[in-house]
Amino acid sequence: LWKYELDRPKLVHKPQDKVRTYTHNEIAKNRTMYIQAKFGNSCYKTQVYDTWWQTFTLPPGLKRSNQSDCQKRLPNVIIIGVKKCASDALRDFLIVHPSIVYSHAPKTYNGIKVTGSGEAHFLDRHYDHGIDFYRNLFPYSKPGDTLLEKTPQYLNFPDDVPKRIYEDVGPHTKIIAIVCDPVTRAISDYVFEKKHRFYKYLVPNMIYTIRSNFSDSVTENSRQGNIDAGNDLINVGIYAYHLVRWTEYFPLSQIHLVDGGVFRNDPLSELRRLETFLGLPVFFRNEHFFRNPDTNMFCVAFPEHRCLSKEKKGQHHPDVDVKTIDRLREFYRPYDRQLVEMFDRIFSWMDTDILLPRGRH
Ligand SMILES: Nc1ncnc2c1ncn2[C@@H]1O[C@H](COP(=O)(O)OS(=O)(=O)O)[C@@H](OP(=O)(O)O)[C@H]1O
Repeated sequence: LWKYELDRPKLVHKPQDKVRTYTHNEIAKNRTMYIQAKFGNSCYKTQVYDTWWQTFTLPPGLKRSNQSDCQKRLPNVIIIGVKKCASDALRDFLIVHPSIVYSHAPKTYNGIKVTGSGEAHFLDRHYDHGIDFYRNLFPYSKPGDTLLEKTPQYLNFPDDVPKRIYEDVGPHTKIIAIVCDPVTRAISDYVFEKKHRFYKYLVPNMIYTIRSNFSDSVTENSRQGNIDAGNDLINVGIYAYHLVRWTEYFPLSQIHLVDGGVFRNDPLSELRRLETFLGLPVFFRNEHFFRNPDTNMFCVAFPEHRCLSKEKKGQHHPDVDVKTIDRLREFYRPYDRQLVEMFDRIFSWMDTDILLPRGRH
């Protein structure tokens, strides 16, 4: 199953100069040591990090330290998706790593409403404001810092986000997408859009058809009840189709897929892969996470307990009729197979015989 690890060319693991790896025991003994590891060499004064959120992020407006080489920079790692595949949890877990610099994008910048979610949305919604606008959304950082951005809508829209990243952010930008079962993802997206957003305001760059039940929403506009690939509930999950565009600009070795199904049950294994991909010192340990008994989902345990909002994660999914589920599985199968071929990895929601011709299984 983990053919991916055996066959892919090994990525060069080059830990950054001067970054010390702290063991869990060292950190557990002394929370201050963790703060020191994460922020001691940063562009901000460390003593202000006294709440859990400030411990991981650098809110704009914090007092800067006197460190040299601190500048506003563009990110060098971008999580481009996938919406409803645990992209928030992935970000929240990743930013605990001492080598990662992250900040929620401000709600407004220069009088312009940036985002309500902390996601920068520069490359899809705010591109016309220019690259300096984007740069200013990030905290000060130093050369060699791993500066992270996450906007899950980049994966699929608009078409030229990969080109924009390549040309404006840099050709060496590392790209991460967390992918998950596209059928469950579609249901999750349906529940979310119906409840939180769709009827309240129209979101630019998204084409959703939301009807009173899921099955009608994903089939209504097509003849004979076919799956409506034009509906973003479906379209977002056609991962291979979207990622092909990204490979026109970035080699596969620069694009890393996190398996959302594995991440859900064993976040450590996916985070270890990410450490390797990003060339970071090994940091994450099982003790950094715990399973929330209320939601059965993993949360951050270190240095303080932190779970994502129960209201938006772990939503109740409606029962969907078997016929629709079967149709959706049939619809996604060729794209899933293409994903396996591209990334040489069978993902957790797929049948292990996905590459066999139909009829031989
Ligand atoms: N550890 C952990 N914490 C929180 N959420 C988790 C986690 N693992 C998986 N999931 C599933 O992720 C779904 C939300 O995905 P996203 O965070 O990408 O949603 S969003 O696009 O930012 O709205 C959300 O989907 P729903 O179950 O439909 O709410 C979660 O089930």
